[in-house]
Amino acid sequence: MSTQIAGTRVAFLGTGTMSEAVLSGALSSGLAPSDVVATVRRPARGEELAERYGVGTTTDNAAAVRDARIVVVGVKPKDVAAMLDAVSDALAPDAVVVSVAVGLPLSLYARHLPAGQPVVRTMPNTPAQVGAGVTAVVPGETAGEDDVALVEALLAGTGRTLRITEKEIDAFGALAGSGPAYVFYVVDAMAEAGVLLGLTRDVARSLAVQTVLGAGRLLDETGEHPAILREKVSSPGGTTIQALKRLDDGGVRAAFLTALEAARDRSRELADELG
Ligand SMILES: NC(=O)C1=CN([C@@H]2O[C@H](COP(=O)(O)OP(=O)(O)OC[C@H]3O[C@@H](n4cnc5c(N)ncnc54)[C@H](O)[C@@H]3O)[C@@H](O)[C@H]2O)C=CC1
Ligand SMILES: O=C(O)[C@@H]1CCC=N1
Repeated sequence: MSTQIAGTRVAFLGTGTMSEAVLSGALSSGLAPSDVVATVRRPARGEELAERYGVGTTTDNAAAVRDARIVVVGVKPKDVAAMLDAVSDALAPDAVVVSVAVGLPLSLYARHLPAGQPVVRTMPNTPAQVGAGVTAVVPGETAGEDDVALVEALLAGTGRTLRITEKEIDAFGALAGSGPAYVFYVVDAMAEAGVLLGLTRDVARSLAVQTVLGAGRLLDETGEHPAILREKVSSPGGTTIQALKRLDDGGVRAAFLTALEAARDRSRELADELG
């Protein structure tokens, strides 16, 4: 039987955008709100999370980890080491520390945690909030198969998970971790173009959103290569090929290649600066 998350106590340390998305997805797959404590810097943010999800909240990170079997560290990369130092003495020896931070290697966690503390490095993305995310899972050397399965059970309601090696995670982050931002950028640009053509803002935005949603589902459900699906839309002598030519003239494909390289390189820089 697959590992279930129900009954597991989970602490989220620093509950901003990404941790809230993971929390929201996890609650939909059996994690009980009463088993969750989410830490915040501002009490008003705690009240917001308590009202929205029914979880416990606190500003005391060390107190939050005391009974936790899973501890998700959701602060910005520059704040991770200080957070680990603050909670390290309060962790149960079997608590699995889950990293979501871009760039930071497992070795940083090992340096700031008690010897043997299980750690799992992940790279989620924000569609986790609606159960449509994809998360990379890299088991640390100290994490047993039970620990990794438990983290995967936590992530089950957030979408898909994929075990990869630590060498691959910077590329994964550049594509899937940051990827939703590229799609939102394209949707915004398409909607603006619709306004240029005379549509109202509301109509233009809803057409752009529905088109991206539909195209994503078509890709997923048919399993067809995107180039084939693109060909099926661009009829010879038709309209779409005219638009695609302008995208090529504008260097959009090449820009994607250099954009992902830049995101990947920034993860490596963060590892050099902070790791
Ligand atoms: N936003 C995204 O799409 C993704 C983010 N990540 C990673 O997730 C992590 C968090 O990023 P975001 O959620 O975007 O940032 P965020 O700024 O929204 O969340 C960080 C939260 O931590 C809180 N915090 C900071 N210090 C704290 C402390 N001492 N005690 C309690 N709370 C504290 C902040 O108040 C904030 O709410 C980063 O390490 C990032 O690399 C990974 C994949 C995607
Ligand atoms: O931009 C960032 O640093 C984070 C990591 C991946 C997505 N957002």
